[in-house]
Amino acid sequence: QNLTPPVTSPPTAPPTAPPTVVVQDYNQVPATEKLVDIRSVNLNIRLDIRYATTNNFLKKKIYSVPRCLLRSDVAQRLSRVQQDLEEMGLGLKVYDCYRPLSVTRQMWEILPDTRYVANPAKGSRHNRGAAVDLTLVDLRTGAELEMPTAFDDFTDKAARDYTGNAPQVRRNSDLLAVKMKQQGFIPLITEWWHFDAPGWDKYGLLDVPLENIR
Ligand SMILES: C[C@@H](N)C(=O)N[C@H](C)C(=O)O
Ligand SMILES: [Zn+2]
Repeated sequence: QNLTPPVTSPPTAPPTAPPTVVVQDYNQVPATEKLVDIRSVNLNIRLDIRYATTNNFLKKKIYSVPRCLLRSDVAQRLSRVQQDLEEMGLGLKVYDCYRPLSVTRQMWEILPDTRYVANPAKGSRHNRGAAVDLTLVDLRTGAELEMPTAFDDFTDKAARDYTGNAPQVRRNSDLLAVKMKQQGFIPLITEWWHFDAPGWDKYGLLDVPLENIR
């Protein structure tokens, strides 16, 4: 008869979610965590800031200025992706960077689906200045490389594990993901264009309009 008591592992604490801190006063943000304009870091990254136009799923111009603002560390990482791609004759075109929390609330009213829009109760990594929506372009002509869908096409076809793409389309979206991952970015499974920056959880949620960031 075996009298050895069964080995039980100690109960593990549930994973703790990062605190949902909304920074009320941008002046209180430490200098090292301020948002920077990508144009002050790398002038070769192209911009097509869709929420500053009516060419977006809200069919409304949400931003008054077409700016790509990111935490400094995130902007530096993105710049390194651009430099890396340039060696292949390619570059980045950015659709969205920092996004105020109130804009995420507007999006959630239209599309309350966490596959495609972050729940504003938790906030988006865009609200932390630590996520970016983007695609690849030909460095010389600026022409977009063919990707699985258009930006913000909220269907299964936009998912990274969608298997129905033509081989070249698959290669293009995989190349974007590989180059972003090499600089630490984390791809979102449901949207080929969205990447979170490592350490996004150390930044608070912001609700400052883009035009107010100096
Ligand atoms: C709305 C879309 N462009 C996007 O960024 N979705 C993710 C999930 C987000 O809202 O953070
Ligand atoms: Zn995004």
